[in-house]
Amino acid sequence: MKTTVVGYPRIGAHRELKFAVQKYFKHEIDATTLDETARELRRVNWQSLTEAGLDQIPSGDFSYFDTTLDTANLLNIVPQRYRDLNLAPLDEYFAQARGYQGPKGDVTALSMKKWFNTNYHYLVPEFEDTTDIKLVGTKLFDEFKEAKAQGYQTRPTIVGPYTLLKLAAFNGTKTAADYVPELVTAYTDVLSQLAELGADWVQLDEPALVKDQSVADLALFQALYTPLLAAKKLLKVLLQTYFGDLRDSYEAIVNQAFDGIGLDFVEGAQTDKLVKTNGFPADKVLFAGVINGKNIWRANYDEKLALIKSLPVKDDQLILTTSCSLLHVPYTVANEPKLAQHYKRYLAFAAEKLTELTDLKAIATATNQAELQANQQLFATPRYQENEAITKQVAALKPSDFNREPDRATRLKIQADEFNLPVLPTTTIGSFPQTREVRQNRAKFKRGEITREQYDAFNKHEIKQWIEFQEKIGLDVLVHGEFERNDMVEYFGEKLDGFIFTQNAWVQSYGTRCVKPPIIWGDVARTQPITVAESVYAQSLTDKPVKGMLTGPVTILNWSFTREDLSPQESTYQIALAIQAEVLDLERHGIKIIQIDEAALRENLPLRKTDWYPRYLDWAIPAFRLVHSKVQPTTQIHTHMCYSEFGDIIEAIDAMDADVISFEASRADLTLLDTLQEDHFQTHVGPGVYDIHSPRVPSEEEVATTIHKILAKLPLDNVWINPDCGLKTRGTTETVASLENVVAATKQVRGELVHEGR
Ligand SMILES: Nc1nc2c(c(=O)[nH]1)N[C@@H](CNc1ccc(C(=O)N[C@@H](CCC(=O)N[C@@H](CCC(=O)N[C@@H](CCC(=O)O)C(=O)O)C(=O)O)C(=O)O)cc1)CN2
Ligand code: MET
Ligand SMILES: [Zn+2]
Repeated sequence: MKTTVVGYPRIGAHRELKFAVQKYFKHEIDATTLDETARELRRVNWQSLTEAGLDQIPSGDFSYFDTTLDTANLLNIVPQRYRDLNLAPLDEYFAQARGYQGPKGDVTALSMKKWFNTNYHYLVPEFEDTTDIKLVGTKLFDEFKEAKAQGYQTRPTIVGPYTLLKLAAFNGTKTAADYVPELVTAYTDVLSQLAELGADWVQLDEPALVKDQSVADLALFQALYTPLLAAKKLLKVLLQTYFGDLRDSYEAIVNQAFDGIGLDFVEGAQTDKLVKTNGFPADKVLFAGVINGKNIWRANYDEKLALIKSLPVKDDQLILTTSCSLLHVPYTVANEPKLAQHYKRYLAFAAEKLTELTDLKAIATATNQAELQANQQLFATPRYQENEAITKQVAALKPSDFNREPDRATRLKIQADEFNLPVLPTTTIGSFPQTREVRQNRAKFKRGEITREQYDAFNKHEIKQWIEFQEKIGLDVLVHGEFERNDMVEYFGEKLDGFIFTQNAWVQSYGTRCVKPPIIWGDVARTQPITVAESVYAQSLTDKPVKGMLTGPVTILNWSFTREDLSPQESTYQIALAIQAEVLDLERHGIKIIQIDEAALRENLPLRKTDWYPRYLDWAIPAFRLVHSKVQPTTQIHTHMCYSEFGDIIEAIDAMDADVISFEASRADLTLLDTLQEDHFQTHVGPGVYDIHSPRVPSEEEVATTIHKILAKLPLDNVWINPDCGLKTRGTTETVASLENVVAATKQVRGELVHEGR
């Protein structure tokens, strides 16, 4: 029996990579200095994994931005518009990730999407008709050699060809199948080169296999792997899957010439059954993903050992591993000195999961009984105390609690009179730049260097300035800017009962952006107002409506580390009741428009369609309805979702029964508009008119063109104009310029409409 992990976090235990890359973006350091930071982080990771006692360790899981982009670029999949910039390789790479606007040209970034059902985002590889797939990159080999020079024999990992094709966008006339021969050659070359360098294993990540597989999908998989595996020589190939099970493809996959197969025994509901009913080939290695790579709780050793012992494989055929890459959890509990031991003993971040793996191996091979006893004791002690008032309240919910009256059409008429907004009302999604000053103000307050009054006074000053700016440029519905929030989920957690917090438990969300998810420890309850003071203050400064700004229950749940003893539905309903109380409090305080963000609603959708309604939408949509069901008809409820790939659940989105929804459409090419049109989407809608994840400023003409595209598909009276997400990650200058262009473009289009008599 051996141990390994699918992948390890790369941002650094104190986000060293994030800070270095951001400095590079600001031209404060050069590529060489950035490379030194990266090398050091890789060295530390390999050393930690080796010292923890793992038998195999990965390489290639490091990335400056995203490993899917790395894999695409390794294989020469770089759209022509980035090549035309003639930038240095690292800058061409970042241009794809973030867009480029400068002396060499002006291009938007690649589309960015959620990595399966996680809060990590990948960059969508773009295949053009002229794309010439071949092995051109060296990153994978360089990192293997770098490790080797330090004495570490690693297992290089890249995204496999099937998942690469399934995630890609095809911009020309060719389809996925057209690229198969070139891809097979390119991956064959990767394997040959790794073999030459002395690698004994390569890991190809194929999480796309856990989604519903059609006959055509499986044919594509075989078309890629049959020739690839036939061509491989000395190197052993690990097919690594995660985030689910292989119920549609298990037979086909175990019959292929892989040397190892990585299966997820945590999230893969049927993995155990598949392995036991179909068996596992004696000539392959089973990489058994038994340790949860997504959550932060200690594993129950008795349960894990029972599973390990029941697997139908010989001891030398078994490698214990994580259910997915540890990218999705923070580095180490050791960096949480302020957290009480009472909580900490239940937590296992990435480093602690390494110990769990080696413990399990040691116990299974019957030496380390002390570790087993300590773990048994931990699980024998009761952990939680029930908040009975809350659990009773959830149990007493009745159908009318989920239903807002009157119906939306009636409400929207009442609201039109109430607000008297112009056609194409303009607004933003909530946050304004979290500048260095805003973050430092909070850091100083947290360190006790300034008082609560000083902290609040600074934020009030920010609110005031930004309200003045919004009035000046002529936005119609204003926001306070969210300066008091570290993060839209962590902030709510801090104000609610039932959560605990970490100081350093950062997880990468995309590129240099990280989150520090709060931990749901017990039953959730609202004990104090959360957002009322800031909203009321902002509203006092203007006659225009200021939108209240809340995070919705599904998003709070999904971007927190959740309990294992309570169903997601139950937890979400607890949170929904807390947010409902906040909605009603805002309403009582004169806030007439309230946005309830459900940014993560789509991300949590089960990967298999058969699970969508019974396992998720049947409670997630009601949870949102519960939050706003009790407001007055005159109160306008907005919601917001990012990266909205929700063409196929559009009815469920409409059934949330919000009055207005804003979402991202610009970076996904506005194709969603067709669906909205065809399905007669009733919710009024603000499809974002520009991409806020890039520092690039959209011109007035560009925004006007986008508005025209929207009006070609949607009824004029239903459309709102807004950026596609909050502006917290943007700088002040680009934010001001972009919003001025958005308002100017809207006024331009309104003028044309008057002219046409509409
Ligand atoms: N949870 C969550 N998931 C999400 C999103 C989101 O907003 N939240 N948005 C979507 C995109 N993902 C995103 C994820 C993170 C960020 C983001 O801006 N993160 C910030 C951190 C935000 C934060 O928690 N800030 C804290 C801590 C900031 C900090 O680093 N402070 C310094 C000190 C201050 C300084 O000198 O800068 C320190 O502690 O060392 C605060 O403001 O209090 C970052 O990576 O930089 C944006 C988008 C999808 N998923
Ligand atoms: C990730 S969705 C963000 C919504 C939030 N209201 C903001 O503007 O930042
Ligand atoms: Zn968003």
